[in-house]
Amino acid sequence: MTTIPSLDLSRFDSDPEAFVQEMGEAYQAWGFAGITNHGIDQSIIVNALRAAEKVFALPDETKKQYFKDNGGTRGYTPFGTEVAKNAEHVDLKEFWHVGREIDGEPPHKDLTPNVWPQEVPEFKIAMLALYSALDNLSRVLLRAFALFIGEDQHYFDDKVNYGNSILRPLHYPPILDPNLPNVRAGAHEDINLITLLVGSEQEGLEVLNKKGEWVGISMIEGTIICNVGDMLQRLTNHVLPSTTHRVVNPKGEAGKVSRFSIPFFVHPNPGTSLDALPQCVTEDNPKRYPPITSDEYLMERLREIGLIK
Ligand SMILES: O=C(O)CCC(=O)C(=O)O
Ligand SMILES: [Fe+2]
Repeated sequence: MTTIPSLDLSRFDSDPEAFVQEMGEAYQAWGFAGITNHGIDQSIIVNALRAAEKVFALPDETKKQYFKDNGGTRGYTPFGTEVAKNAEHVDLKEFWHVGREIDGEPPHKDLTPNVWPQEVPEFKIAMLALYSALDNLSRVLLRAFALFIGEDQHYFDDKVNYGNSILRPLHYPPILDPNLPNVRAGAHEDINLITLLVGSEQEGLEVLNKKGEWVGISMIEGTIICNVGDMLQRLTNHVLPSTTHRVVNPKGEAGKVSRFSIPFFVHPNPGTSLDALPQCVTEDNPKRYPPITSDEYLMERLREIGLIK
């Protein structure tokens, strides 16, 4: 196989056992797959993308009003803030973080209020619609992952319902200066349980395969990319691996335009144990890490990428 596998999610209904097996094998080999027939209407994705483009097109001074001293957890983060672990350069990107909306009193302190741009009122509506669609899709995918690792299909249900999952519309500006490094987002692994990625209409995302080669991922309209993050890797003692990926500048004219994409990072509820599941620890795959909770782990990782001090 020369690029990441594609999984038809409608088969989880029609032939669940075969689907779970295929899915598990795909993720063991790649850590990434394209999900088709996921049930999310393309208009929800397009509306979110168009609203994000409008927000990033606002003047810098306007956007910076929405850059809060909150470790970037909600609202806008300008260029040059985030650095991939061990990278030499800051990433060439700006982004906006949207969190879970709760009616009434939030169940824990991480669920802070969202920050919305006054200038583009449709941004809030479009982002909340996409947040809710991806949150629901992530529950379905986690049911299949749970079955693959030998748990009840509802294993994750009460571990992600109040998680501080984050929707991150991202803008990588055109690269016009030939002296700038060719990497828009440095090589990294995602910290969270799983990531769903929508929207990018431009090339540039690459994953590192098992042979150590960078493989480009073409975005096909209607396909949502889903990858395993470090928290699920840790919980499964690497049975489900988290795969290194990066975003490079496409060659030629394609690099001279902006790139927009919207990842959704699925986080567990605070206090969720990421200690390896017993069935994932074997003689051939001995336990790799000491126990840790999801919030302790997140703090450790956010410090490494410069989002908190
Ligand atoms: O822009 C993309 O396509 C991927 C972004 C990404 O990997 C991330 O933000 O973690
Ligand atoms: Fe990523």
